[in-house]
Amino acid sequence: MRLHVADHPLVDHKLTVLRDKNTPSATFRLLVDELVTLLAYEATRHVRTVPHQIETPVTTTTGAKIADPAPIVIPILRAGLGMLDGMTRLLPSAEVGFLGLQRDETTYEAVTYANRLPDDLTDRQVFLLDPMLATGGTLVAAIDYVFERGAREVTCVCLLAAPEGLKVVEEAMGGRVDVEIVVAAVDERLNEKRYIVPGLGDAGDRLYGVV
Ligand SMILES: O=P(O)(O)OC[C@H]1O[C@H](OP(=O)(O)OP(=O)(O)O)[C@H](O)[C@@H]1O
Ligand SMILES: O=c1cc[nH]c(=O)[nH]1
Ligand SMILES: [Mg+2]
Repeated sequence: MRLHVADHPLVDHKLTVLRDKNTPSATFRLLVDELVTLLAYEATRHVRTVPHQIETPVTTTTGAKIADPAPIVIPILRAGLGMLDGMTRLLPSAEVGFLGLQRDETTYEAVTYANRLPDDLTDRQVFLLDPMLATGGTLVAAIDYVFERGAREVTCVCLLAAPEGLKVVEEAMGGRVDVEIVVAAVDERLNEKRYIVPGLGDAGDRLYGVV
């Protein structure tokens, strides 16, 4: 597993406002969108391209275009949905699938409640979106799911990760090099309720309200 931690003053600034418990939902949504756009630049560094010939007004030249089959972007509902627009803004030709996973707050196991994805992901480059990597259970379930369906490589875009969760994903992936995690920051630890500390609270609730 490869790990890329963003190291940029704009990311730090936006993350600080995002963490603030007094930041209202509307601002929170806007900041998530902006942060994802910054992370998407790094996350797409290895997007597959093929040579593509064009004519400029001056000459013929060979550039690059995103290879087929198009990458597939999968937000993990609910909170991952807040990251979708920021990602597809940089990758407009991507297809979009949806996975609904909810962490049981007593066992901390991830439960799948929705799946709107192609059965066959053979050779697809997958981008999984989820702001929080806490125990890692949700992300491991999602990564396993797309690899079982044939995905070629998986890039996970997260805002915050806990060291404990990163270790769980690393161990579950058993040294695979076709998994990358791009994250805005790695926080200190998990608390007794398996929330990320200092964290930002429940990302889904802060985006969409408590349900
Ligand atoms: O690493 P884990 O311990 O598995 O926890 C992380 C998961 O918890 C949150 O989702 P949640 O279950 O709260 O669902 P929601 O997005 O609908 O709020 C978050 O968005 C991740 O999907
Ligand atoms: O800190 C956390 C942990 C899990 N899910 C969240 O939304 N936040
Ligand atoms: Mg939640």
